[in-house]
Amino acid sequence: MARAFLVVMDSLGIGAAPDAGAYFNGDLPDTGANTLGHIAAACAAGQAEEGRSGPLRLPHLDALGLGAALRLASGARGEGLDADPEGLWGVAEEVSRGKDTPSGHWELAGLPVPFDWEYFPKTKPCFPDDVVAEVKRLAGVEGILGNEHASGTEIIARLGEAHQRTGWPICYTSIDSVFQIAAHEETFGLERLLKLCEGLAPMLHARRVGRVIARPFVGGPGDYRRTVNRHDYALAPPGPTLLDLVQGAGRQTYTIGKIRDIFAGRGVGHAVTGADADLMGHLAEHVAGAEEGSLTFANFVEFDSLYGHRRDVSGYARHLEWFDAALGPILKGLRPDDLMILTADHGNDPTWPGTDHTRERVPVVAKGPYSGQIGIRAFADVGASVAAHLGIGFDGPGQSFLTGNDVGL
Ligand SMILES: O=P(O)(O)O[C@H]1O[C@H](CO)[C@@H](O)[C@H]1O
Ligand SMILES: [Mn+2]
Ligand SMILES: [Mn+2]
Repeated sequence: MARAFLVVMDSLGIGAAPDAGAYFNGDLPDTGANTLGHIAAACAAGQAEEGRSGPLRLPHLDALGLGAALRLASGARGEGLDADPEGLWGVAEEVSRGKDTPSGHWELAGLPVPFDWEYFPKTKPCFPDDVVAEVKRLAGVEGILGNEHASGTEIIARLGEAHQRTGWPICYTSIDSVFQIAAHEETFGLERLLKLCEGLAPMLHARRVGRVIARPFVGGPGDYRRTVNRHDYALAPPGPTLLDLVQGAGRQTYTIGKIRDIFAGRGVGHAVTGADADLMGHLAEHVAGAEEGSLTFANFVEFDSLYGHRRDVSGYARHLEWFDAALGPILKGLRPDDLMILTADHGNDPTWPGTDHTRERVPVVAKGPYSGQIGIRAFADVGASVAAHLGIGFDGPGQSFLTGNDVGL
């Protein structure tokens, strides 16, 4: 029986989406953003030399069709990404209005988001009084710090010391529908932070704020570092997704990384989390041992969280090259009737102003018993194709792109 592996390279956009003009980083529209294209260009120009050097080298992803997808999506050549695709390859576009992680993943899993998320205004303070009061009540503190739009690493560098002195949690948001709480793992306490976020989540979910995110950190003044104990308390998907469908068909569903949080645990049979390096080990183990007929759904978040939001071009390129090198042996371990699709949930161009996601098209490249170009598709077609590969009927909005290609099963 066939198995499926759906792997999200978080934020690896390949060129502005047609509706990018309606999305912003600060005052600048996302028109012209191109996460992969601009990284490749910076590498070729010798402008991404920290911890790596020269043109971007992604031989495994490029052989599957990554460079071809970049050219199709944006017209950008992608210096160093010139292979003739061996796999099934193409591009996907999002219809959900948010350019955030849950919107992207739900839609990839066959569920476009049918509503608008609630966002916080770009004022300071930005949070309503009753929400602040609830944070104080749950945490048993007299006040909160932050209460503004901020980048997570910048705000802990700025307010970490005051947080340790007062014991007040640092609360901030972004252009996404999120309420983030940063607190020191030792002086505030990790368990206490997680309980605070869990307790606050229902109030915010009721207002369509997508996620409450615990952002624990360690260290001292001048050297605060976030840890891998981040936890997202996400609104549950408003309808069935690919995970529910596969589980409902009596198949095993495995998730790797943030996927369990993004789907609020719905349809998740078995889950592992950790840093991307650990997740790659888990992906290799799943390719070696996942049950026949199963779905493995993975998210590699560090492209986005460590490099995209931080506007770190060298770091993003380095992580791509690490990912590609580690993926090589994993691709070789796939069985003849397995399908592995690699894609992304939105963009996060590290050469772009601001620190927020960018509204982009994403690549869809696959290894399996199919090949050929699938053109520019909808995100939901990814979920429909996975279901089709597994032989499970799916009446969601997507159309499988496997039909019409060289089906070797
Ligand atoms: O700056 P940090 O804390 O990494 O926040 C980023 O992470 C959030 C959730 O993915 C996004 O909304 C973005 O603002
Ligand atoms: Mn994301
Ligand atoms: Mn992000």
